[in-house]
Amino acid sequence: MPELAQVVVDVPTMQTNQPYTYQIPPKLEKQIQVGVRVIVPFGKGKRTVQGFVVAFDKASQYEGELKPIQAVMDLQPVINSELMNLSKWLADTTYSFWISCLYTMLPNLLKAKTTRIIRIVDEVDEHIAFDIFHGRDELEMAEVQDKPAILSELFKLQKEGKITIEYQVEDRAKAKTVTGIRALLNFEQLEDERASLHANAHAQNRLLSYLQSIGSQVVKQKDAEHKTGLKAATFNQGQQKGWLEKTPVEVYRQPLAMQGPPDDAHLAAPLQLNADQQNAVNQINQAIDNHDPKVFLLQGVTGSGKTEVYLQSIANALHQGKTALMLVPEISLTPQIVNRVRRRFGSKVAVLHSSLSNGERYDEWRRIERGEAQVVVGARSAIFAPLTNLGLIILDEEHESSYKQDESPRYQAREVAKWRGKYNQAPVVLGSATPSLESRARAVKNVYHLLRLPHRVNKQELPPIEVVDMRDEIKKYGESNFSQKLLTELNDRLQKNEQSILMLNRRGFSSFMMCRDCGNVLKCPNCDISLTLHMDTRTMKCHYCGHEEPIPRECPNCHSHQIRYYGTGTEKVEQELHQLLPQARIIRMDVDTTRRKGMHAKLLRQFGQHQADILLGTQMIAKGLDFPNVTLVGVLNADTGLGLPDFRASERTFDLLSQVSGRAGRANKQGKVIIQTYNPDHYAIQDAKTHDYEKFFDQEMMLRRQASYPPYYYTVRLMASHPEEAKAARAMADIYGRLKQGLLSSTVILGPTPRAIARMKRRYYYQIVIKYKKDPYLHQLLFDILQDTQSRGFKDVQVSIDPDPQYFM
Ligand SMILES: Nc1ncnc2c1ncn2[C@@H]1O[C@H](COP(=O)(O)OP(=O)(O)OP(=O)(O)O)[C@@H](O)[C@H]1O
Ligand SMILES: [Zn+2]
Ligand SMILES: [Zn+2]
Repeated sequence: MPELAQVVVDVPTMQTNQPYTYQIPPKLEKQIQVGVRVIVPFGKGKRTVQGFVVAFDKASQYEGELKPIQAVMDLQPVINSELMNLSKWLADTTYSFWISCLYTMLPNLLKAKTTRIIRIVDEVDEHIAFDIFHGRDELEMAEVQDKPAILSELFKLQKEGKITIEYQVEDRAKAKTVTGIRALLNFEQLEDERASLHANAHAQNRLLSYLQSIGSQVVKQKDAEHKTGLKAATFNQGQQKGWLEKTPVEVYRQPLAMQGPPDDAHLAAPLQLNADQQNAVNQINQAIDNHDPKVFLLQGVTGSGKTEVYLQSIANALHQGKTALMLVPEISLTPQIVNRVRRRFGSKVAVLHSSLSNGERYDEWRRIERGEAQVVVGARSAIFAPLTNLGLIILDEEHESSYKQDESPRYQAREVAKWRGKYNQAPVVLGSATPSLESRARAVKNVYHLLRLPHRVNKQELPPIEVVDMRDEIKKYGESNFSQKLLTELNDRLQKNEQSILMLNRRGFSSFMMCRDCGNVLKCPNCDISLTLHMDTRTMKCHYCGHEEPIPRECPNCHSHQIRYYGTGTEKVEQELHQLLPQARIIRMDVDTTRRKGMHAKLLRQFGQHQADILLGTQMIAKGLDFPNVTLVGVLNADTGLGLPDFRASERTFDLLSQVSGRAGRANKQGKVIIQTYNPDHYAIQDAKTHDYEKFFDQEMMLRRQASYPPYYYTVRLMASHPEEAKAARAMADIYGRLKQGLLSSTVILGPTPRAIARMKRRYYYQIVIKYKKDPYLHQLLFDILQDTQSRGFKDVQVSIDPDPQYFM
């Protein structure tokens, strides 16, 4: 029996990255496991904190009195052994607190200090029902968490599946249960009831037969209505007559993206693969079968059938008795892709993404953890899904910068995927039409294994792209968002009853709320910058201090209701389009029109059903959409992102143009693309025009080499802040001195410079960017610096470190 436990406590300082040792009191011996959360005393006085048990230890190694663990929060581990290992690696490679990494892996409900409810879900002994649950069917964990005798009974019951633990959320009652029915009479008694019915009471007759057929089961009333074709009123009559009772039935909340036919009876069959797809699937399957943690780079042009390759590889992993994880970037992709995965794998699929409510997320997490779901589709943080026995990990659109988390822990999901691949001896597939330079460069060096799908499934050429110089247009025709060429083509599609997609590129523009009456812009109370609208959480967030507030309904300044979202300009473009093409039916898709939950999917569905001729939107329409009737794509302003002070600006522009162009001509009709720009000669635009990834790659690699940027060099960014500018600058100067002295001379140190937005949350920021190829001193030195800045000498200075930053603003 272990006598001591190592606990990582919820006190985020670098020192607490070392676990603390606590005594395991004999009464908690059976409950303490690695990966459970516990309450422990910490520091002076009566203060207690939450922590995770990360290891066991022997008492003999320690002298003196150790404090005992006070209570245990979970009956079984919430962090399994793989994720425990991963959390340690994550803390180390992202320079973050171990405790933050552990919390990052859990669904929100397990992070917050929510109420835990233990609920009886099966028959239990009378003694338990009365002595522990006092005749109720639920119990708060807090009432018993320091009562070891009861805990150990509960522990047994949980193993037997007789109780569950739930986390109380506000919408629990509303969302968690539906009305169920159960027969109150046995077969014969129901038969007797039938005898006393009027001959014409057909509905009640049918209800009786149905009740006879379900025996003692509890059935959801909705299902019963569906099965019998009877109305709710008939069930109410049955209830009044004492034939049945109504009782709540627990259901998993169905994530929005999963709604639709939930049964496994009508799954879609795999498609017949073409030769390139077959080759890719074969190689991936071989790696799955051989437990080979290879990394594949699946480079396939838009519409080449990458998704089908993913699906058939997932099928193989499942066939081998393994599980599979598929990441897609952010919500914009999910409706179509999630549906495709679900149609193939049905109820085996769990979905994790940011627009789920906390309750839905927790339900999905629990299905995964219990092994009820074997395929997980999700956005970035789904990389921590508690799947065991992983056989395959896929990252679709691997080049997307949203795979990097831009707050602590600053992890890159691609790297986490590779770690889990190695741990599970499972291959990782990185898919893209426009791989990141980093990934493609690794494929060139055979670190990754390159698989290619060079042709579209429909055997059509990629759509021809025409670049329109907007400088000429404006000279000739005056100010407009639409060139003559684009208008002609749009008109032509209207005649032919075909559809078009128009994208307004808003890269580099922030999105803010402004009052139309008084001009008031919603600003952060702490920083000199406007709040940004976040659709996933439906809040206004400050990007710099994390301040968050609900989207306002009225202007806080003048109380006008004319408060509008600005930033995309799509509304104005839509108005102009209405004037130019009055007969066209337009669906506008931007943060404004997709604000309500479910609208995103709904608008796409409408467009798919040809309820509109033109889909006008921001970047959110560039990726993943697969509409056969779309034959024209227009980009209204290709170059807004090119001017940003960021070495990845060209790469992002090229990616975006390639992605959006790929939406045209995906089925049997020829597509066409028009790109409007003020920089027609820029290589990112020229190479996108000729669909020439290779040429772009070569050119961009050359520039990166000249400037010593990734993939030739790695980068790390350090940021220091202080309420007084001079102190932030001073701290950065000190750090600069230590870096200069401690690092190799081949390592480049840029800065210190004030950050582009120099004051945030009433603090001034300075940054340093380090570029290096290989520097054996760097890792330890950065940790030392972090550690030291938390000591007295650096009073009030906050330092953070961002490995491989995606943005440099
Ligand atoms: N082997 C096949 N036979 C017939 N149709 C296929 C085949 N593979 C894929 N398709 C169809 O071709 C279309 C394009 O495929 P898919 O969406 O998988 O391409 P993709 O490479 O993922 O595209 P993108 O990167 O542009 O999103 C889809 O409608 C898909 O159902
Ligand atoms: Zn702020
Ligand atoms: Zn106002």
